[in-house]
Amino acid sequence: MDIRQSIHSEHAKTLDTDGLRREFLIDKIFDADNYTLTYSQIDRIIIGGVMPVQKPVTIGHEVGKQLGVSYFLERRELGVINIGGPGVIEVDGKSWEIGQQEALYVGQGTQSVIFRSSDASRPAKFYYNSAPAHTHYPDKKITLDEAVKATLGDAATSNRRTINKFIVPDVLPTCQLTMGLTRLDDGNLWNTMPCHTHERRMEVYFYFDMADDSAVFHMMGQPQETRHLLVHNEQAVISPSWSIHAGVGTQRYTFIWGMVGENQVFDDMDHVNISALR
Ligand SMILES: O=C(O)C(=O)C[C@H](O)C(=O)CO
Ligand SMILES: [Zn+2]
Repeated sequence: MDIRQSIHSEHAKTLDTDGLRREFLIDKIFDADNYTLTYSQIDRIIIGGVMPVQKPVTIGHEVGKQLGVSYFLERRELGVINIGGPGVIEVDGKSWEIGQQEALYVGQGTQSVIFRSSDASRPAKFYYNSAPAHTHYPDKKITLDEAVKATLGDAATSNRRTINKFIVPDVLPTCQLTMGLTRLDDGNLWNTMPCHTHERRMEVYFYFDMADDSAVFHMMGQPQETRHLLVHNEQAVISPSWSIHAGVGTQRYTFIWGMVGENQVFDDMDHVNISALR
């Protein structure tokens, strides 16, 4: 388990490139026939990927032990979005077929979650976020069609994109987790600009669908103390409440955002004028 401590903005602004990457970047989300797990002490979100190829993979009881409980989801909820080939997630004996860009919500109290790929030559890649949860809400599969859509931006400002809100209150109830997938239109490079912070939630961005020779310059930091992280394909960035989160790619890309914290109001953002950024 990779544990990341909470971090004060006054400390973060003193860090060099390596220090920023150590605190905020998750550089490997997928590992064949295994799962990855990063535990952030910020709102206690867990971030990771599950990539079954030749065999099923489960986030097993050893993780429960590390969390001080009997099993992983004893006091947690789970959101999963598949960015790979078709797969199956077996939740306490019930099988859910989850195709590319489909999501599954798994409620608190679930004892067994087993991930499988349907075709080893095109393995599923299950990206997940998990958050502390106080009650069980029903498991639910969400297709891309069922996600709530918002198309924003303009080709003239290179930020035409569609936000697909998969795990949000308009689609299903959860304790605190929200997740979605934002796809940039061809030729568009900027996400989330003008940018925002949200004092009442933290967020994680997971970038994928990127060419090998491309990168995203992910903008972070307080609005008047910005820094950047160079992010490559299938890497994620932890964004504390005090940090902006936005990015510009050398080519188009897609990303998954996930949030936990005080509320689930998507628009509860503290917007920052571009002219105020430093
Ligand atoms: O492109 C965007 O704009 C986003 O996807 C914004 C994220 O959803 C976000 O930061 C929500 O707080
Ligand atoms: Zn945000």
